[in-house]
Amino acid sequence: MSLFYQKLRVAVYCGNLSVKITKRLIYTHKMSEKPTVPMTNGFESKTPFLIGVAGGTASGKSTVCQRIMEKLGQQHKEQTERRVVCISQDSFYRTLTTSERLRAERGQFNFDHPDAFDDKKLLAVLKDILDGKKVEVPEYDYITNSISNRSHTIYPADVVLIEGILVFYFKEVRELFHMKLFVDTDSDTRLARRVPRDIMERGRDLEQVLNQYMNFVKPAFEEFCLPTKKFADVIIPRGADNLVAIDLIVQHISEYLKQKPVDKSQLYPGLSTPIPSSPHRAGKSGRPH
Ligand SMILES: Nc1ncnc2c1ncn2[C@@H]1O[C@H](COP(=O)(O)OP(=O)(O)O)[C@@H](O)[C@H]1O
Ligand SMILES: O=c1ccn([C@@H]2O[C@H](COP(=O)(O)O)[C@@H](O)[C@H]2O)c(=O)[nH]1
Repeated sequence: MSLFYQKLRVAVYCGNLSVKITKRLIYTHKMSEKPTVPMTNGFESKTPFLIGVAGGTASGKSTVCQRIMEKLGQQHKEQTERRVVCISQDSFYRTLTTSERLRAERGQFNFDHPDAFDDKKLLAVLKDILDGKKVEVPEYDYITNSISNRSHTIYPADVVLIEGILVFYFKEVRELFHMKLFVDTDSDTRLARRVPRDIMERGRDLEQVLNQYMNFVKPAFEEFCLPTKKFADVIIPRGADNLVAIDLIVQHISEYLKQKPVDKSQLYPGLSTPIPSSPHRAGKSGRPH
């Protein structure tokens, strides 16, 4: 087996920073005579570079994605001009049955269990993205605990980030990623961030947030999310505060983008008028798109 395919773990230590980079992925999509992409996902190497971003609730997944987008100068671009886009796994929560909806309203539904997601739909959409297709991704409404009737058009891009608590849980989904990041923020910090966020942005009261956390969020994190950390190529301690790790990732994406110059206008030859840009952050949810 050539050096190219060897999975060499490189550990970068800086204070309490520990970033593990899988060498194989550094060269994925690069000038290699033997690209690893088809091995990873069965698609052509011209398909977008797909990055999964997992981590516990309120670990800073969306904030990390936003920082990456900002540093790559993508945040303020028109949707059709963006070379890097971001999608949230929350857009793939499944539709609840009537009794589940009633339980959800009482804070008694487990939104942190893999069964809460429509993983087949997530897989299908990711495959469409890898096929270079334009896709519609619905916006999730945390107030009504359901998919809203608003959606975002995700135009073909060079790099697509997918963030969510369980993006590495589903094997078929996990295997599509060319790079896997895990945002590793300690649980006290996460709870301290989740409480005000859920009260201010997701229409909850303190008792509801704490009950949900103790009954569902914490046990499900330990059972389903944390075990997926082992699949990560890069672990980002302290989330968006970790500027060194973010810069390393941005540098890697920039290198990839440099090798793949794209005139986006060629992707949409039929477009004579510009498409209006969507908000940078999707409504109150703060999910990046
Ligand atoms: N490094 C940070 N310092 C302070 N607050 C942060 C930091 N990262 C995220 N937050 C805040 O914590 C909350 C959860 O962050 P978010 O990025 O939405 O996490 P996730 O996407 O993992 O749920 C948000 O209110 C966000 O503004
Ligand atoms: O209707 C819902 C759907 C999800 N949640 C909670 O959201 C988090 C996942 O989002 P993060 O941004 O990663 O925190 C998950 O822990 C669910 O508990 C919800 O409360 N209600």
